[in-house]
Amino acid sequence: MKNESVLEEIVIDLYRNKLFKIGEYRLTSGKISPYYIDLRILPSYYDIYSRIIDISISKLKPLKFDIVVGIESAGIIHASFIACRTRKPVGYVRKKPKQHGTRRLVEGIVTGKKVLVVDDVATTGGSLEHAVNAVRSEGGTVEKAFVFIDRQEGARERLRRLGVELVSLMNTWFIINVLVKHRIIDEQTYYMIKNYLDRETHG
Ligand SMILES: O=P(O)(O)OC[C@H]1O[C@H](OP(=O)(O)OP(=O)(O)O)[C@H](O)[C@@H]1O
Ligand SMILES: O=C(O)c1cc(=O)[nH]c(=O)[nH]1
Repeated sequence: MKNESVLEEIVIDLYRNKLFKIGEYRLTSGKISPYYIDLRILPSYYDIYSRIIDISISKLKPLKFDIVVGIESAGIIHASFIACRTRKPVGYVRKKPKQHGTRRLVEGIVTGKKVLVVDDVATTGGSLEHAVNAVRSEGGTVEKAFVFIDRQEGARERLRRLGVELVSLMNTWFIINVLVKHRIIDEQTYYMIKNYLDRETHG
């Protein structure tokens, strides 16, 4: 099966299992969104998760990196699976430095290493930028970041300005087109999300 049809099936499964939710949600940036992608519970659906990890591994194959670094919290588990499958070490970046003990922001040895930063979803790219800066301040190099889903709300451009390429499996545009094509969402829902996307992408 071609990657595109594997991804289409994954999108349908994400929707059917309520990992892609329609409704009003507040995002980490404070924005209100008409949909939400909840990939924190994705590893509980091992059948879907294993297909996502398989396709991610094939997408990441050409990339060169020494260590996979996840972003607290959703990114940590995905970074761990990717690291295990690519036989690389793994670490993570905290949202804030630990307030006691080591007071670290970055957990894992990144100094002098080529780091692949991993998260589940990119929206504004604020979380990715925080991780890239944290890794760089410890002497690591970051050229690529990987997410399963790019919500197309500025992350790609924000990372480009930092000299980092955002690699993703799919984006919101792909998702809503698959869902409307298979008549899983109606046209009203499609246009509600499309209008939000147009505003957030170009506005
Ligand atoms: O591109 P951004 O605008 O930064 O948004 C994306 C971030 O938001 C979510 O994390 P959240 O802040 O909800 O934290 P969590 O993973 O700990 O639940 C998601 O897992 C990304 O890390
Ligand atoms: O921007 C966010 O906070 C965000 C959006 C989304 O769809 N899913 C998620 O986990 N976080």
